[in-house]
Amino acid sequence: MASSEEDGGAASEEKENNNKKRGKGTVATAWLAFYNIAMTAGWLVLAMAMMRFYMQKGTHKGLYRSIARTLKFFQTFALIEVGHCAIGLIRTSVIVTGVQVSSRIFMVWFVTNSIRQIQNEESVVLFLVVWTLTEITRYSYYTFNLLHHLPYFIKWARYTLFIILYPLGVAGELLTIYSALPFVRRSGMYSMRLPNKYNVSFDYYYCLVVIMLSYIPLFPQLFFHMLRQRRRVLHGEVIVEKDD
Ligand SMILES: CCCCCCCCCCCCC[C@@H](O)CC(=O)SCCNC(=O)CCNC(=O)[C@H](O)C(C)(C)COP(=O)(O)OP(=O)(O)OC[C@H]1O[C@@H](n2cnc3c(N)ncnc32)[C@H](O)[C@@H]1OP(=O)(O)O
Repeated sequence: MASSEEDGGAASEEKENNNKKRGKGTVATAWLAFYNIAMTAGWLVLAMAMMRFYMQKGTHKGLYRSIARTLKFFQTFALIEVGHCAIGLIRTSVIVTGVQVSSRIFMVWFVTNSIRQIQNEESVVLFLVVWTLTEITRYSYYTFNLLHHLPYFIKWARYTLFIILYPLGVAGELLTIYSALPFVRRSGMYSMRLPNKYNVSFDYYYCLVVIMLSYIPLFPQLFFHMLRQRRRVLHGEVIVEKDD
């Protein structure tokens, strides 16, 4: 017991020293703690709002509209994470975080929020539930980790649940974009046809098709990144990361 406490003490001292070496001072740690607590709370509020809606209405129809404002706020707020990486506050690739955050923001603003006709699709509920479970686990992991009081099951959940949740989330997102295609084609939304005064043509329908195809090379990169993180954190493997 004493030895595990000593080990814990030594580990947190080492982490503290590493943070100092990386220049993560008290102000930065306080900001990250505030950010992670706020995000955990935000996603918990979303989880409770979704459960309450379903229990009261007994259907998923209307669920997106009822939580849209909170979802847009907290998912957009996650853009700050790209800034955290860019200024070196956290040791994560700007590219990996940028792809993850921008794809989520795109899903929220330019797909689900823009196309009313798809908001009641089951696939929307699928990615909403998956994102919510993921983010409650992820932000609470960061918070407890920063406070040096990390329960093992949260650490395990952070680096294990994604094995199922990531493919499910991707399935929900792709099915949602797919169901949006006919409406986008019919309405011509966000598209510019020639001739126009800018002499530029843009077809949002094909843009969505390209985005769907881009999941093929990009999703495995994110998934394998998480598998590497899992091996490092849960099994203590030393991973040599390439700098951006
Ligand atoms: C404009 C149109 C773009 C269209 C692009 C289309 C392409 C789309 C392909 C992508 C598909 C994505 C689909 C996705 O949206 C579906 C889902 O998310 S489903 C749900 C399951 N998902 C997940 O589990 C992933 C969740 N996301 C993440 O985990 C991160 O965003 C990710 C960047 C992927 C990985 O995180 P990270 O590299 O940061 O790993 P770690 O969490 O292990 O952290 C590394 C170290 O940094 C410290 N850290 C990170 N963040 C914080 C923080 N906020 N506060 C404090 N510390 C932080 C962390 O503790 C680690 O430090 P240490 O090594 O010292 O322990």
